[in-house]
Amino acid sequence: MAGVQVSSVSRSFGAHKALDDVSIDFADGGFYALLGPSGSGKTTLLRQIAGFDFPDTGRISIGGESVERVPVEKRRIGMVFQNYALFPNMSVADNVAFGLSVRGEAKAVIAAEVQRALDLVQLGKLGGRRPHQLSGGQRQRVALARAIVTKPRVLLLDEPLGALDKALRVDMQIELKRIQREIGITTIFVTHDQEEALTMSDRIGILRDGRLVQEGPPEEIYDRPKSEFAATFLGDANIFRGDTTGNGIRLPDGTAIAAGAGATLAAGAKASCAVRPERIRIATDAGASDGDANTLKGQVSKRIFAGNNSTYFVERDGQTLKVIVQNTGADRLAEGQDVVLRWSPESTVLIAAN
Ligand SMILES: Nc1ncnc2c1ncn2[C@@H]1O[C@H](COP(=O)(O)OP(=O)(O)OP(=O)(O)O)[C@@H](O)[C@H]1O
Repeated sequence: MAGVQVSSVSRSFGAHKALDDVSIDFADGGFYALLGPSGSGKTTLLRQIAGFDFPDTGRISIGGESVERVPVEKRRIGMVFQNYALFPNMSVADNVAFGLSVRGEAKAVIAAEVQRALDLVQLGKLGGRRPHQLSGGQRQRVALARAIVTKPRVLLLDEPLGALDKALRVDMQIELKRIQREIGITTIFVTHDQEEALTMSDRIGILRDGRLVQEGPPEEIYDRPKSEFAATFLGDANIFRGDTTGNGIRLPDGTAIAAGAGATLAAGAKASCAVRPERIRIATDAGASDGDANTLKGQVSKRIFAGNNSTYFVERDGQTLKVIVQNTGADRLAEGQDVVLRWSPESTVLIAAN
């Protein structure tokens, strides 16, 4: 096993900078998700780590060894892609055995290792089947077994669950996490799916236009986004813009919004505050505030019922705010109703204008 260090890596295609001075430390044994919009550089970064492509500048090391000029076959990396490309005319076991056979391992060793890998992905009894006799989820497990059978130092996964339907995808998320824990392999996982990134990974890196905009544990990125982009890309956020008051902002109409303790910016500059929709409480009266310092009045324009919760859209000074409320059986608010929104400074993240 090994950690991966990416230091100041840049890669351009013509005039386009696909990766722009990216540095990330992937800890040994960790599960890391790379998240970002289409074209942000996720696959390009994975390809640099795998050795399919080389950086223009910067360094990459695996297990402390510099690899930025080492070819893919010498990096001891396992990879799984969305289109996992199994050999259709080979049995499941032969597909999994492929990497070991190429290395010239003894037949008995190969058979034992293949069986162990298939057991790990819970396909121990299906080694004799052909890929077309398997479900999509089972084929994806074969691809995973094939990637780990050679005992790679790092596992790279590029949207491996993208082709699966929602229910199967959730099953495979749990399965993948279990396997990763069991073998303790450093795993770097590219996904479009923010929920997948939040639930599966120890750390998340968010890329935008080839730059790493924020990285850290899922809770930290969700609770303390450093930019409007991170706040709205990972989860939903209400963004208020105004002038900083030091530890909050003043909206154009003069209303003050206070941010949590420790948040300070030079007073007078432009800044934003981000508030998650589930952190805001909505009521029809302006009664006791329960110590919540932030209060705004608005009018419900729409309610979307989603079973266990409802989203209210609230109009306020030309801005539409989102509030998510658990459905507890309490009275629902009607469209057109005047409401008061309240939330605490601790639920408010102060973000410098960028
Ligand atoms: N071989 C290449 N030649 C030219 N441009 C490339 C090449 N590979 C990637 N790019 C460009 O680099 C940018 C980053 O691409 P990349 O595939 O890394 O994005 P991504 O974040 O993985 O996107 P997606 O989520 O759509 O897969 C894109 O603008 C892409 O068009």
